[in-house]
Amino acid sequence: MSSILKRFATTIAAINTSISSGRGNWSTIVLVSRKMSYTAVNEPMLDFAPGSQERKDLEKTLQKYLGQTIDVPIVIGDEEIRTEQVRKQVAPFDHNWTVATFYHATPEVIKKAIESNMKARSDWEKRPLQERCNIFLKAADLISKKYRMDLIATTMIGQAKNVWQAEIDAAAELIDFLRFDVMFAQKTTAYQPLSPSPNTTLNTLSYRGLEGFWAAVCPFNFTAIGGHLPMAPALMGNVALWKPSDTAVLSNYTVFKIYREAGLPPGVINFLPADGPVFGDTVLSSPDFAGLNFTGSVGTFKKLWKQIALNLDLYRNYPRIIGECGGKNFHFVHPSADIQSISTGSVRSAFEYNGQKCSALSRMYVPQSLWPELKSKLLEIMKDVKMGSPLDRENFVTAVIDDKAFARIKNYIEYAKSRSSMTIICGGHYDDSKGYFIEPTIIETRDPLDKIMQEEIFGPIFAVYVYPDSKLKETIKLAQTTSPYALTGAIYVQEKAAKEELIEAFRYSAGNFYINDKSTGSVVGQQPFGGARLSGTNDKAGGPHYMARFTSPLSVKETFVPQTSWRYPSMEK
Ligand SMILES: NC(=O)c1ccc[n+]([C@@H]2O[C@H](COP(=O)([O-])OP(=O)(O)OC[C@H]3O[C@@H](n4cnc5c(N)ncnc54)[C@H](O)[C@@H]3O)[C@@H](O)[C@H]2O)c1
Ligand SMILES: N[C@@H](CCC=O)C(=O)O
Repeated sequence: MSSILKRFATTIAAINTSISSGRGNWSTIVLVSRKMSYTAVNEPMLDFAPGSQERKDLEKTLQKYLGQTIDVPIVIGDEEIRTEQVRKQVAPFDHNWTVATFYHATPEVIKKAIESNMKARSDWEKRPLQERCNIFLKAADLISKKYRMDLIATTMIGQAKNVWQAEIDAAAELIDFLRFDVMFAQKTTAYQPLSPSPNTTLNTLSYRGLEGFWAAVCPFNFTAIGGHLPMAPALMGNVALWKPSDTAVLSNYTVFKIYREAGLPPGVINFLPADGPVFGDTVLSSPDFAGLNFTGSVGTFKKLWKQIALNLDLYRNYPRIIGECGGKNFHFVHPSADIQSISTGSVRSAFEYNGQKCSALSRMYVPQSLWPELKSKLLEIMKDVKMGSPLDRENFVTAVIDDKAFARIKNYIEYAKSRSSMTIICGGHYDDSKGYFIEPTIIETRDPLDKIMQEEIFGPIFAVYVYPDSKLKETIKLAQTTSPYALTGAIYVQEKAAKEELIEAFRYSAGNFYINDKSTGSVVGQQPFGGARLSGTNDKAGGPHYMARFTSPLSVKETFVPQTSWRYPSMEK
């Protein structure tokens, strides 16, 4: 064997040794990732039909939590911490019931969590990707079987989701995020550059985690998003601080414990309930801050982005910023549309989980020719829509998340009542004596530019603008330009030519676009989710490009042949 080939063989042998030892250097990670090929499929949904085993299991699990208050600590490494800043998470449908007490981290505690992250980083980052994948695949299995009912129950009582919505979110979507992220992490790291003459030169890409920690700042409305925001960076070899929303602490803590049981080492993700601005100010002033994985409102995201910009000179790296925010999602109805689909799709989109999905229908454009029939269909459906506790299977609508949301949504209803340009055709009542209940409300507005057509309400309200059929083109333009958001949108249309025209017209009005289907209900792996314009950075969580945001690749060229001349061939005589 020539000396060059010997050297190449020695390199490969060294790599293989480190693979079999389960630990590795950058080359190990490169080669192991090439070997992996996990294929994710969507988690089947349980339907909780009367008499089903899952219904019995859930009833039993709910009994464990009913009337109870769970104590949720801050967790840094292996240490549980309880500060003097005690907070409560109440059941939104019964605010006398404190479902969890938890503790806000002080700036000192947050700094300690960053130190713990940074200690855990080096070991975690060097572990083979397969090892990290196995931990999160195990977590998916634990959620699918052993802890499914606990996650559904804590999401039902803490965030007021009915069983169907809790199953979609806390079980199916979270499991899908875990499994699809694993598949996409493997695909992302499978790419290796060309080595046209491998006997003389080997080119490799090593997929490193970022040199610092990620801040995962989570919303209340999806347990799956809470679990996903810190997990995705961790899977790619990063460490993260998990800041749950105050109104989703119980379910998020349940997920955190599952990750630890699945084998996540201490300190890789630290669980850190905290006051938003205290958390933001502390983490964004650390030189080790490397990335923000945020989902929440535009106001919070803009504030954080500006703060990062102001602190830029502090940081070791340019921080990565991912933010998925709100929407003012539309259904645009063409005169050729199928009325039955629009009415069922609109009720579901606007009112499932009380309009507290970022994708919820919030404004609808309907031609005059269809409105009388559509309106009567909508009102007919609404007669059957029940509101109440999520623990009662009959209820489609439950309570909104907290007193602040209740006050904000109520103000929109009062505003609509006060405008001569608006008519409330359904709902319009509210009551917070026991829980934060807002009746599902449909408003007809004659002013298409009113704030009710522009601002995110994030509650069970949608507004309808009825346009003259002769003004179709003008109304399309209006719908495109009325709101600064571009999250989800749907067109309802049967005519082929009109469909093409509408698709083209709304090309930049949504990140998730639906044709003859409602604006909610994206499924991981089927409709990668995220919005443009003010709705976010559109990194498509759960999609094939997301994992690339969490790696800082190292490109390595190794040459096995001694270089003997500094001259270019063109210089030779
Ligand atoms: N596009 C998406 O994928 C998506 C998904 C879910 C929710 N959302 C959006 O999220 C919003 C609802 O969630 P929310 O009410 O929890 O949002 P929010 O902006 O009020 O809070 C989000 C998180 O930010 C934290 N926070 C607030 N101020 C902070 C600060 N100064 N520094 C650091 N953290 C801070 C909060 O405590 C919370 O954990 C809606 O606008 C909804 O459309 C978007
Ligand atoms: N994935 C969800 C939206 C998540 C935001 O709240 C949907 O498509 O309805």
